[in-house]
Amino acid sequence: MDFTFMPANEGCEDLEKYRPRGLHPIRIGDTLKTSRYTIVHKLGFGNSSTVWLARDDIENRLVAVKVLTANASRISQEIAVQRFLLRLMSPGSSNLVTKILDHFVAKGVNGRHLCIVFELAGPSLQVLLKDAKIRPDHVRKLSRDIAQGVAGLHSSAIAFGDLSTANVLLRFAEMSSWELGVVYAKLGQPTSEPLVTIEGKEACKQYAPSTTCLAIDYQTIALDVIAPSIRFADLNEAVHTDQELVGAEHAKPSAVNLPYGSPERLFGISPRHSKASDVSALACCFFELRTNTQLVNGDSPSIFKQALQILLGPLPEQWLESIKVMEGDETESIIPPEEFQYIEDTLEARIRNVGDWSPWHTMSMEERCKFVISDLGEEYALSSDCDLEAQVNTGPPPPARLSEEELVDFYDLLSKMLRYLPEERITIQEVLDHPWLHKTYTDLDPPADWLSRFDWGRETREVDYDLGTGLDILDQMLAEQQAGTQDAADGHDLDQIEDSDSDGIESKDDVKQEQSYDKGEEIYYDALEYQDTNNTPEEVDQLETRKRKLLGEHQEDQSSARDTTELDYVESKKQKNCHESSERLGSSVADENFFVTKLLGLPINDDQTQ
Ligand SMILES: Nc1ncnc2c1ncn2[C@@H]1O[C@H](COP(=O)(O)OP(=O)(O)OP(=O)(O)O)[C@@H](O)[C@H]1O
Repeated sequence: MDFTFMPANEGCEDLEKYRPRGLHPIRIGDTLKTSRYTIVHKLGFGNSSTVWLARDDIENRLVAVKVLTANASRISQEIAVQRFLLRLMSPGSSNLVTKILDHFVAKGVNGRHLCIVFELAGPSLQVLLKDAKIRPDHVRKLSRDIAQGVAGLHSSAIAFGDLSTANVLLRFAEMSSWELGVVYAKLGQPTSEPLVTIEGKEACKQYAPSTTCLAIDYQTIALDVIAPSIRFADLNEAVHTDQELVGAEHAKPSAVNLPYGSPERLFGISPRHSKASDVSALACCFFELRTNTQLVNGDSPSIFKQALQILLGPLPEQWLESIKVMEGDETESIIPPEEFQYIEDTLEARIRNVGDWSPWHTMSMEERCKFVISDLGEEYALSSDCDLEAQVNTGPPPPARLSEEELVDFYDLLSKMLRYLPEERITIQEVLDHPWLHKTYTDLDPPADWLSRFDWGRETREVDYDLGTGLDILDQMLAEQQAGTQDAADGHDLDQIEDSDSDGIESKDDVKQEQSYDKGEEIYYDALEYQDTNNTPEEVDQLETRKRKLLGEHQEDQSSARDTTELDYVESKKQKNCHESSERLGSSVADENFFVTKLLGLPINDDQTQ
């Protein structure tokens, strides 16, 4: 491509679209529709539009004005689709759609531009979830709201089509009463930068505004301006599920939004959106809302297809032939059946592991800086070319932590929403009836506002990973074990397991013992890792006293073959730093197994004493 402008900041539309039949040049303070709408700020941009926060001087309210490229203006069906949908929808579900309030055409240097005036909403969930965490009870409330909105569409025989966290917007709190000064105080002043043309392209300046305006930076605004109330945006891909198609789908099968693509659409089995494809997209939204991470990742369609198989297992037999025909010789997207035995990152494992901490989360800011400097090399890391702060402040989001009860329900729901075959997926009504959307679970995170920013620079391990807590639980389990009661097992329906003590089949007691052991082991590992990085010397002393007591109580269990005591182990741990701790986790598993085994009074296997 022949470039005209120097590339703009990330928060800015593609400047190359300022050309004949492209974007309409707009600046803050401009007015549209004979001065009715005054441009106040920039809300965002899409592939074929810029979207502006404007003041409607007739209705005396703030609105969003979407100004389409001249090319898109000729073919846009946005207004027709919304009118059609609103006629079909019940009042309850139509309330969730960002309504079109007005439309008009603006003439400019690049052509005639359709301007659509929408009810104003705030940032999309996708933008917010990059660096803000929604409190779990509100995640479930918002998930329920989204599901209710989708159910409203489905009951009117409409499939959303392009459901994603980018198309669910949150609303601003009490926005209508904001005066201009309040708008800027809450959302920040618009920032403009001059447009710079590449040498020899000066004549193209006439098609562009003299300055570019950056969109509102939702990563820096105070979160109390955002309300826990949703609106659906971009229903352009919506389809009528019973008869004729609506909107863009009418002309050609629409593109798949890969991270939210249903299996049948991703593998080309069905070209059209459906109620079932909405349900699978909704599962991806739920996962993202609860964990701040995308469920399906990749950078090409075939990687997405593989990622989906890793989650859901081998493809249905009946799909294989059609996929082979479609992909010809390049069936690289199909994972061979024999490889599934090595795959560990299944949907169940993904959900079970959402609370896993990476070494990055256990590092302080100083440790992260040291790590980045050693990783990038001192010369580059400390030079002006490198944004060290940005490097240190990025990384995987802090993990969500789900109680055992919530994990079980969350997996149950998502596994039913994410079946390969659309007819095997649960309906939106069944989604709405699922316990995950209704129950109250134990919240493992400290109390917080409904929406809070990640604190990237803090040591993010929390109190429940404290070694003392881990040992308390182990202690309690020991007591239960000694009393012959193993009912501490967590949440699984043990009554459904057949009782059988023979033929190598697990009995209920075996399963309970195993669960107890697993839980104790998990807590203990977490606690040991936590102890290395987070406890103060005084806390470590207290923990040691606590452990001495515990060990003393079970002296008779101590094997003479044991050449490392728990106290030695703590001693050795104390001497090592955080980086070593993350590397060491693998190598010291045998030691840790030994202690957990001893503490639980379980038989010691040979491989644990080596
Ligand atoms: N009603 C609204 N209130 C607030 N912000 C909005 C509103 N509508 C759109 N936006 C913002 O503008 C951005 C672009 O809007 P939209 O996705 O509708 O544009 P588009 O050109 O249709 O995009 P694409 O072609 O990529 O789908 C959105 O990501 C959102 O941040």
